[in-house]
Amino acid sequence: MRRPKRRAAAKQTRLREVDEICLLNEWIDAGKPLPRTKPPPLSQSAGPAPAAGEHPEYGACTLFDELPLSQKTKDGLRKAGFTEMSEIQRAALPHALCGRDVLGAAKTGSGKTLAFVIPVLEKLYRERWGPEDGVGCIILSPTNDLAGQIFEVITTVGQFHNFSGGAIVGKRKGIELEKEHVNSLNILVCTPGRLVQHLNETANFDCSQLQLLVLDEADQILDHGFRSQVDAIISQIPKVRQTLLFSATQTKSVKDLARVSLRDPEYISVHEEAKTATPDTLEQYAMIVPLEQKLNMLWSFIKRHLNSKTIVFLSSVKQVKFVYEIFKKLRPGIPLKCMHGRMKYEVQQAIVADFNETTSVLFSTDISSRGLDIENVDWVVQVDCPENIDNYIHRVGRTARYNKKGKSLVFLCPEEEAMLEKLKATESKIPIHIRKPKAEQLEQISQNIASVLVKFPSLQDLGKRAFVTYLKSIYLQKDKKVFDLSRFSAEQFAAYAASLGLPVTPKIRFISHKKNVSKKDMEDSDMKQMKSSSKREVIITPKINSDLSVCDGDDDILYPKKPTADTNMDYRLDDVLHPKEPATDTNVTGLERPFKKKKLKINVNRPSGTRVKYDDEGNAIPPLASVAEEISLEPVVHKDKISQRYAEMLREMREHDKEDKLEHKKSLREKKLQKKLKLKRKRQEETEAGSEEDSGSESDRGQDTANKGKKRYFSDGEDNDAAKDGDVLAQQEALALKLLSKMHS
Ligand SMILES: Nc1ncnc2c1ncn2[C@@H]1O[C@H](COP(=O)(O)OP(=O)(O)OP(=O)(O)O)[C@@H](O)[C@H]1O
Repeated sequence: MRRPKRRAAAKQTRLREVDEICLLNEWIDAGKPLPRTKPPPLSQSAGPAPAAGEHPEYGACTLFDELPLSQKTKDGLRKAGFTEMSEIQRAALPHALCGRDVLGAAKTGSGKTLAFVIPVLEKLYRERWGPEDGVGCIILSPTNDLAGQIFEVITTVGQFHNFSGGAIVGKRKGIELEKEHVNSLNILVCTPGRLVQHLNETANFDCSQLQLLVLDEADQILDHGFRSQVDAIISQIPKVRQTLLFSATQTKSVKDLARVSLRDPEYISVHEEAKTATPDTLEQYAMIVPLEQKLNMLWSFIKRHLNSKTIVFLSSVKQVKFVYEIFKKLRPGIPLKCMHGRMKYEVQQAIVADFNETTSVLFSTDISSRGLDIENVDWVVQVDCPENIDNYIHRVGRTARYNKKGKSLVFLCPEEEAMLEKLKATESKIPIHIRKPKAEQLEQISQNIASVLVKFPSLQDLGKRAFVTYLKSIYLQKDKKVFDLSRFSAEQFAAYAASLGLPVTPKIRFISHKKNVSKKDMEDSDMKQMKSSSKREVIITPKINSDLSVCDGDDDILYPKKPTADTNMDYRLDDVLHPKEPATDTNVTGLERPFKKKKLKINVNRPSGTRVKYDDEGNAIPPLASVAEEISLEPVVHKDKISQRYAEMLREMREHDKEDKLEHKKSLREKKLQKKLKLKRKRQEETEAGSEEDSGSESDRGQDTANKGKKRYFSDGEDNDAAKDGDVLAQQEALALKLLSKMHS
């Protein structure tokens, strides 16, 4: 009885939808904005109201409800609390809804996601797309996290639609299950790599009906890191489709855009005329911090902002792991979290969810630098210099999102001052202020870190690797005006290693495929990639501190006269505590270094397969000499640590010595006692024997036998008897000699 009713209701709904779609199609066509037009400023009043039955133009509207959208999408938007459009949404949605390709750029946190999610839902709805139609839209994102986040927005806004969709994220583990279902998904959100996997491996994977292709963070996806994958995707999807490209830092390269074959695209850059490239609600600071003071500065910052939600960016996974582990052991008084690309996707998701809820500090690699929408982040701290201006903009964009306030701080080494110049350049449009490090801000934690490393030796290994990967990341950077290892001295490397609590400066050895590899490449490329045979290799052996290598007279390594490393550290600390006036008009508080830099040369153009080493002056060492060098220059040693170790050894030796002496005295005393006892016993025996002789005992013979072989003590009387016996023996011998001589004669 019910069935026909249900069927009738479903038919009714279908008919309503068909009517709605007809109406929407007419409206979209009739009221579409002219190509290359922008919406009028908000202050300008809308045009005359449309006559009854006429479709209003939607190029100038400000509310989602005024757009030609399906009721289902409008309901979804309302339920999620979205009523008024942001600037990028106002500018992009009218063009995207009428089927044009869009290349959209707007500041971070300005609502670009909705600017492409709404056209996707609407297009598939108007095409009456269903599960049996297969893949209708592919959204590419550079990271799994961002893909997951986009999919969440789709499920929120599209909750009243009937599309099937999925975020293809995580590792290959569940790929078999994915292969079974991927063809029935209408909307796919994934990284380029995961999509290529399905294109190559999933039998019958079909996207021949694809309607839309979206690239979020388009500049990064079109960057050379994803080149081969994107090319593979483009070659396998239909040419006739709608393409939407969005990013806060948009690519303008014609070559890049030609690869995705945009059809007469609308270039929408809503903040092009804005005074700043970053959100207006963002306060930005930069601080010049010497390499070896960075961790102290970070610790001090965290301690002073215990009530702030902070994201800390570091340049490599190992650094993130190391700093997180160390700080966790030192307990700053605020929950700490860490996130990087080596974590499972589920773990990353849990961390982001947790970070969303709690006031804490999140240490992260650039995996979280793009797109991640975390609520109410107060501070973004960039401990390691960003790769370029775009990277800076995306990192700071994790705060001050959608009209909320936020602050950012970037630490730059004096050697990276060129980055500060770039940030301050007018064309960068970044209103950044220089902050001087203050004495009361700086807490020295190197000793505490060293103690933690002693207690947890596995962290020492992590520290070494963090040290090496940091220097490697600088070496691999393209922009040599900013990132140049040769600007750092061996002493700085040693001081940096000491600041990580390492007793010895690890040897630095770099291997690379190409001269210019981006940081992303470095992070993404596995070590196995770096191990292939056709690579070049550069080794930088840090110079041993000259004070340690010189040994004159009694200047012994055991008892160093001057712990040079400490002196340097103190000097620089003094600089931090009392910053000098800037030398240039750049208004930079450079913490000048007290020592002259010894530059290290890196010859990346030498013939492949050879290993070039350099002496202290940066000159290439002949191969054989370098072998000798290797033996002598192996690690840079911290003189103070050595003296400390030797002092400890000396103390231990003295203690052992004391113990040995006591032991020896004790054994001597025991021996003496035993001797005395023995003597006493003998005397007792003798007196007993004497008394028996006197009494004429019958057991004389037996007593003699018993005493045979034993030492005998003679009395005076006995001595005389023995002398007599000796005379008789001499006479007998003389007689025997006489007889013998007669016989021979
Ligand atoms: N029209 C709107 N009204 C209210 N909030 C909005 C609106 N549009 C977007 N938002 C909110 O603004 C925040 C930032 O949006 P979104 O993540 O889309 O920014 P984005 O421009 O993509 O940033 P990024 O460049 O960092 O990726 C989100 O929390 C989103 O929910």
